[in-house]
Amino acid sequence: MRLNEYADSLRALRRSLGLCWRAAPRELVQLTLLSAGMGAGPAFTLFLGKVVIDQTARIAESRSESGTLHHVLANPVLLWAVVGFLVAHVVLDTVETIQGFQVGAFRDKLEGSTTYLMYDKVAGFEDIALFEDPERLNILQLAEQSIPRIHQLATTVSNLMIGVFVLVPVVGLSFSLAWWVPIVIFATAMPSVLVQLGFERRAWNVEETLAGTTRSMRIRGQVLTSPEYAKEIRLFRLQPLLLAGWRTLFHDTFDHMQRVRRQGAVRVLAWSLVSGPGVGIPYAFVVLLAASGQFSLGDLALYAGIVFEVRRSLFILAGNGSSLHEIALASRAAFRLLDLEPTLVSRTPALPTSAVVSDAGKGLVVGGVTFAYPGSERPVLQQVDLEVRPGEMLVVVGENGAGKTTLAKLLCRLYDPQEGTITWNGHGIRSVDLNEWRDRIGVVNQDYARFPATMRENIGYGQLSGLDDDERVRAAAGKAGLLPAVAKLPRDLDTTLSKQLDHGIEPSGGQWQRIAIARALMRDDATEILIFDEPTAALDALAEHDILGILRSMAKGKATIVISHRLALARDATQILVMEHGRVIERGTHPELMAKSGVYHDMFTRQASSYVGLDSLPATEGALTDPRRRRLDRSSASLSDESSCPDCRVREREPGV
Ligand SMILES: Nc1ncnc2c1ncn2[C@@H]1O[C@H](COP(=O)(O)OP(=O)(O)OP(=O)(O)O)[C@@H](O)[C@H]1O
Repeated sequence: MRLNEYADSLRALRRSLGLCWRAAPRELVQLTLLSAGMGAGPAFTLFLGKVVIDQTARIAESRSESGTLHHVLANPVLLWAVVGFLVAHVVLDTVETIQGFQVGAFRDKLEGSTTYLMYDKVAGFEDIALFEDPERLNILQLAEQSIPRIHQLATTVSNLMIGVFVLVPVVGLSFSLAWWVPIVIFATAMPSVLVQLGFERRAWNVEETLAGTTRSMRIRGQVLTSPEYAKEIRLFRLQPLLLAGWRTLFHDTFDHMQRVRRQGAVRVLAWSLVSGPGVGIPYAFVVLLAASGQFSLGDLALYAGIVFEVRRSLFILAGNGSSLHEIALASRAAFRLLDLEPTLVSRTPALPTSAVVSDAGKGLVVGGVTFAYPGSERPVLQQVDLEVRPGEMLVVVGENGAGKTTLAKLLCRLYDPQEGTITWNGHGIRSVDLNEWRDRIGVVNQDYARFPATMRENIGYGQLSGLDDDERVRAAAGKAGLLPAVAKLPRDLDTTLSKQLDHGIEPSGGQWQRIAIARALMRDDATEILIFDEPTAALDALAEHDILGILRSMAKGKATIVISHRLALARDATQILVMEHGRVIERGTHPELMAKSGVYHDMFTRQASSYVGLDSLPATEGALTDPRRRRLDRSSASLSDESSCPDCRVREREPGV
């Protein structure tokens, strides 16, 4: 188990170093050279220091009438050593400064390339399980946490190189003192290095275990700082509750980490007491040799310095080695994300255009579809069948949580069902190119995106080829009834729609909904299938009436699926599906379902009654004795008979309005 873990970390480390190399090869080579220079510095300056001390001692012993300065000037070895010593320090300072700049450049390049790699990977997921499945969300979060650690590789690698370049010459010199000196220093320093590595492993294990908690902490933080929650948080005075929740989670994670840190610190400290004698013994040995006259004062300074340099470089290596270990552990999460395979696979064959398909009239056929979300056993859809031919409109209704939006997600292939098939003109949608499939679909989602971008982009994203085509964007905006709003914008189509960006404005809820519709309209010519999931939920009654007209004209000739609680479009439907707990429990046209007096009948009459004040009335037969109810049901039964109640024409035709 432990071995596997180490092998895993080593693999991650190798890949991380590969990332470094690919991100900034030039900087890495330059850093190696600079580190070599910096690493050689201590041994070189210690040696020059020894020469200066020995020569100075010699002059001090033989001082005569001619004076000190004369002796110094007459000693070229001393002069060159002093000059070399000073130049070496200036050079080392310069190299250190340049090295700092290079580490910065290396880190920035590494940051750019790893972050891009992550974004690219996430963007490449064609399904949305990555954002909805807790297990995958944990991987995503740990990967995000690991990115700053991977960036530390820049400093760590550079420090390690310095450590190595310092260690090699000083170990060589310490061997010349006595063969056992480097061995004693190594042997006594090793335990604290290993303890440090063990601590990093435990700390990262805790972080992995706490990934779910840190995610909820982050989400709570986002709730407190994001504008979409700001109003309700203040109106319901939720701040203390949210803050308290955040603090509790923080203390939980902090306490966990602190326990591990405390244990780590005690062990590292205990073992560093062992490494003390490891330096003390060689140091005492050098002092004894100097006292016995076998070593000059210069040797004493040189070897004492070397003993401490060996220990210092070992600790540089140990400290950065443990950072490297931590980076290796953390970067496993990043590679787990990078290795994650999308569950949804796009096949290469192009989707044949309807014009060339023999089964062109078959349209969209869903057969026996059963689906459970990733990580859940519970089927959200069970044995769902439906058919929508070009020119037909299918309206899907049902209570909250019945599975309507999930069905729309499957039709857009944001997930694949576990059972059953979805075909378009006889072709299984899993066997064709995903992008081509999605290009055929125009969607207005229930939770449509509000891109922090310009009005032009918010509309033009619907068909990228038309993004810069002013006429097309305006035409889509016009059809969605947005032109009056666009005319009032300070920078016309180029106004940014986000209060959080400079000069941005915030459209109203209804305007955002029209923008989502305009986006779908951008690709109107290319689409063969339309999916409207609660397309008018944010609109006022008049606007809804207006938009329903647009949707009806968009739907002409296309296979259209409308998901809506409001039954305004139900009477336009070629077929209505009533869903409950993921199953289709009723299907038929509006008159058929009304005649059936089942769930749909109940929904329709209850909904209509709430618009004409019949809330308290039962929706079934008994109510037919009530004159108001009679009128309502008559209007439901004869839909085109607008003349029966001209004043309430809109209401009777569209009970959702
Ligand atoms: N990402 C998800 N992971 C797990 N379960 C989910 C996910 N999204 C939805 N569900 C569950 O699937 C069921 C169907 O949800 P869905 O959103 O499809 O219902 P709906 O009929 O569209 O509801 P509404 O009318 O409220 O929009 C619900 O029980 C919901 O909790």
